[in-house]
Amino acid sequence: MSPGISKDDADIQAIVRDVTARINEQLPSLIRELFEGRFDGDSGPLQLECSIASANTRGTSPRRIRIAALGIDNARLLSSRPDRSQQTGEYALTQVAAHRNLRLRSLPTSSVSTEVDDTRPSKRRKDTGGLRISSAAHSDGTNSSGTGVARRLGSDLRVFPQRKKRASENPVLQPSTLEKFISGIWESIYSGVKLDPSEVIGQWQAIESSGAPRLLLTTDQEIASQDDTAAKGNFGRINVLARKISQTSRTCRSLEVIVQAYWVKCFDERVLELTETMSREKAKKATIAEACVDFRWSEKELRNKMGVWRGYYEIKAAGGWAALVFAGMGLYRFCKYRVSFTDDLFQTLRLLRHRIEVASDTLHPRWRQLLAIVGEPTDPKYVGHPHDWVVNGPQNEAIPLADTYRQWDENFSFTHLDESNIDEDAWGLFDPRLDRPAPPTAVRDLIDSQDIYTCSVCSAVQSDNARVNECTCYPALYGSVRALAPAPVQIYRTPTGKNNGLIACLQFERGSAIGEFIGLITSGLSGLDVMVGQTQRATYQIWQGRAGNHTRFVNHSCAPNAQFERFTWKGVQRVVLVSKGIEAGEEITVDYTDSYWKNLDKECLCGQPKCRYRDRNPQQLPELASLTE
Ligand SMILES: C[S@@+](CC[C@H](N)C(=O)[O-])C[C@H]1O[C@@H](n2cnc3c(N)ncnc32)[C@H](O)[C@@H]1O
Repeated sequence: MSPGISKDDADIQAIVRDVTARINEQLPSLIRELFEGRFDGDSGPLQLECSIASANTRGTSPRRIRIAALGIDNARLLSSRPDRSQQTGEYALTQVAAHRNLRLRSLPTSSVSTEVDDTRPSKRRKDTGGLRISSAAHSDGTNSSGTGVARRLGSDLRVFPQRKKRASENPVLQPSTLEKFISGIWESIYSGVKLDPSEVIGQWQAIESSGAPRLLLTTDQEIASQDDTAAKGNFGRINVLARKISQTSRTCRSLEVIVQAYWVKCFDERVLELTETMSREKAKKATIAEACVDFRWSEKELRNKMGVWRGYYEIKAAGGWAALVFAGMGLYRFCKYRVSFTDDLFQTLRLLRHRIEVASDTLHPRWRQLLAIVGEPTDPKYVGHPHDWVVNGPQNEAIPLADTYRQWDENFSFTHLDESNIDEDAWGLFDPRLDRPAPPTAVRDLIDSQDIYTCSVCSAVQSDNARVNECTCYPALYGSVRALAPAPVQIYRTPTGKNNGLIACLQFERGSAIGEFIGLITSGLSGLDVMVGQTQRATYQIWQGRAGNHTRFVNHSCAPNAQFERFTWKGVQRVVLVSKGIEAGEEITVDYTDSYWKNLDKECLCGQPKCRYRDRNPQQLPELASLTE
């Protein structure tokens, strides 16, 4: 949500954007039908009307509010109907307003009425964990002159998540074609798809000279030793083969669109070459004729294909090769019907270009090898961990993470962790997150081997083995195959002076996990930002200053869209960052709570209309603190 805009206003704006996008999509084809004569002069006067009607009428006639109506002079329409042979098939009537933050779905205001009012100072804000800082330089390098009294960013005790209302009570506008297209790119980047030319070669080599696929002939022992399948026998073998073939087919499809987009560039160059000796129109015709001979296609066939391929070329020109290669399954239809080929599409792709490249280069380090097929450079532009890069830097380029902290710490470095590390100096071999006394080793081995942990929330069995696990509280983090997948988030340069923040590439449903708060499990730190955790046996700190994961970069907002939750996985307490409903393109924020801000003379830059810590008078700070103790 933009600073200074209330939630109601933001919802209204989102609905307006979505409705506009839908009208933009559908109106051209309706107008085209008018031009094509499906409505003739005998249909009487035509009127284009826009109204809102209640869906749930319980047997009564629907309530309808007319918003606007436009009379269409069909005499003029008929006379202005162009010769069908001259129609280009492209009618972009209006453009959707450019928006940096794509919203895949916008909920009407009523649908968010179950939200807790986060702006009330309330005892409910008491928390279990805390991010504490003191007067010393912050771990993130950002400056503050705190008093050294602990401030904490809390994992919340509020009952959460509340279930979404049923669809019928909670009408949700469908995402526009453009939004679906963009989310298709992110989905394939963050999916298990592996784009690698060696996959294609591998499949051909895996066919025996007899013609039988080698994989189906492998023995059970061989296939089990490859550690590639959960199932035994033929089912396991066909699972692996089917997965590899999907992978191969996806790679081939990427090669195909690369070549077709490149073909358009070569076509244009050939036309230019011929215009030296003939008119442009003739040059184009001659080039098409040459291509028809080589393709062995009729001119009509070639022209149809060319329209689609030009779409690929335009997407590549605005969003780069990665945007084209990772476009989802809808790419062909998207380019064939061109309903969203507006300035908005190209502006959005230009803005996202480096973000898409950071994610694809770091998560799929070999994807650029595919470009070798047309002789384009194959070296990755962005190397390392996806979160070694901060997106939306100057000119929308990405900048190395360390550079964004240099002004505070010359030698800043950050290690990306998948799991928290225990600080042995503080805790020895003991994990203070164990939520009850550790059982004797023999019993622990039995628990581990039998997977008899049960979830304290849903009472289901918890196991790291996806076949045994029944707990689905946070499938993105624990107990499922997807638990290993990276979260679709990026570290980005905030435009409001908060240094870095975390941005969502895809929507996070309310109640879904964005990541575990991972760092060094320690104790006794002061002068640094830490999360405080507590079990029946110990109070510990999680410090993320120099090692951790993406949750390290979540900023505070007085109207947050996420919160920290305590959760126990296999007997070990975790702190999980949970969505309260986040749209693609939104900054992910939590409420650090009053205990964090109380003695901090820093201003909150969250920009929310009901911001609690803006324009603070340092003299009043103790008062503010006592309010919330
Ligand atoms: C956990 S870090 C968050 C990431 C941080 N922005 C960075 O660039 O590393 C917490 C620090 O971010 C800054 N911060 C977070 N939310 C803020 C807000 N709403 N207003 C001002 N500063 C904020 C403060 O400097 C705070 O100490």
